[in-house]
Amino acid sequence: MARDEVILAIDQGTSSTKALLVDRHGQVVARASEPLGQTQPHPGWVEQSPAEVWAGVLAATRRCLDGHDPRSVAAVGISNQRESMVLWDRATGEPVAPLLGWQDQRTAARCAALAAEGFGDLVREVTGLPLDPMFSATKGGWLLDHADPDRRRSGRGELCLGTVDSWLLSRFGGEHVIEIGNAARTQLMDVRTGRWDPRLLELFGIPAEVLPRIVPSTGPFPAVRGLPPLPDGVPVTAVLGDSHAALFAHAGWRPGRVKATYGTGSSIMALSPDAAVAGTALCLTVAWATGDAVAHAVEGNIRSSGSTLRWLADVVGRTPAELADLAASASSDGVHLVPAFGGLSAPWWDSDAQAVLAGMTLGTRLPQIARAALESIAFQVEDVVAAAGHHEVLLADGGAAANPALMQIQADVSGREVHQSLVADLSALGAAHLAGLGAALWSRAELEDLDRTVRVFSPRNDTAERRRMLGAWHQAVSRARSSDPSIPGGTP
Ligand SMILES: O=P(O)(O)OC[C@H](O)CO
Repeated sequence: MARDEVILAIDQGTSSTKALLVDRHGQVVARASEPLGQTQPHPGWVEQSPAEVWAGVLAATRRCLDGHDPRSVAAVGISNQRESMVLWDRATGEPVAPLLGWQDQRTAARCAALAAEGFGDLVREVTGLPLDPMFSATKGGWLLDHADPDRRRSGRGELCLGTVDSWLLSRFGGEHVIEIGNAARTQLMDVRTGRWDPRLLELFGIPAEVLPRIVPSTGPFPAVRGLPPLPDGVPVTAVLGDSHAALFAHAGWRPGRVKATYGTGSSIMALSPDAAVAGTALCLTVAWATGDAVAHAVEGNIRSSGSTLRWLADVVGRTPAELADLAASASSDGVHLVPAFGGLSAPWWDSDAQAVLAGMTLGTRLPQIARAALESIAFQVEDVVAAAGHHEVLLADGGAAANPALMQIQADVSGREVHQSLVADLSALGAAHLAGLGAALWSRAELEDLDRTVRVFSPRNDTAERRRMLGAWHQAVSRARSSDPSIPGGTP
């Protein structure tokens, strides 16, 4: 392998597509980003254009490689937004419907009906996931109901259904495939066997003929074709869901580590060596598979973290950065904001919970509320981290993780070290790290030493103080929660 060879990593996310060139030391030598739009044609619906998704990949790749020799790219790694669904015509490769985004809630009633019919336990047992419109299965059913109601074309294999990784790989031609971690988030795969489950395909109305073949995160995938200025034939040696890729970039396989990505919402994920789920509070998923070696993970998603500050900033006519500054030096003075906008997800799974601002007095001012908003991010993350088992180190990345005040609050409420990543774009980097292994740019041992610079935040309080803080937070959470006794989850 020549010393100047690089990996091209593509991170196809919800709001943008990023492309990175990563050298053999794990250093990013070029990056480009292309924004991606979405539409909400009805309340709760979230759509994107599959063609625009692909155009963003083309544009980001071209700009990233500007000034670099495309022949130096040894391999491509892809990370992608998960759960979103695309339906296309196998013969023409043209989409037959918009992409249904992972935030799309149009199948909420369908999920509720299936739960009422008693299918929740089967779905959770087989897939490790709660019945929820976020996952792909009901989205796939909805797309087929509209494009092929009698499933005649589907049964003849004329249509292809896939997640975003499948869609991007289909642009290269070749076999219809899906990476196993992405497949694990469709709610159609048996999370323990790594195969489509026939009972679930029937339940969700998805003929097997429309589905891709499930392959490990290391492939084999179709090689690059039609992604200029890359020459055709460059191998794709890694594909990962974005949250999984971030865990890989953190070297999350080391024991005692759990990662949190602080974005619009937050994703908390840790490897689960025994593939055990923590009750019903978290999801079980496949983190990645390298060849036959499958690594399972537990994951919890929080709907509102960075978006809580954005919401408050809009309400009070400030910017999120101004609020973060106010919050950094303030005390919440007993004020709690429980941002249950649209309910609470992990670990509570209470879709009827309502957002609550609690503990105010006549002396409460904006700094206290801003502080409560910031603390709500850390408290929610800690609730999921606690449900994920015993971990000494919390690995932090994502936009809001750049805020040192939040990282210190996180260490204080968690009672564990927080390692704030000082390296950006971890999802793309994770895909690059795995792709570089496949391309022999580095060995397994060298992978351990790639750049993962962190700033460490240690807890500054004692156990009693931490318990008091968490107790007060959980009181506020109980005010936000609905009284529906059938809610799964319970105390983390
Ligand atoms: O593209 P992001 O960063 O919003 O991530 C989307 C997640 O994969 C959804 O599960």
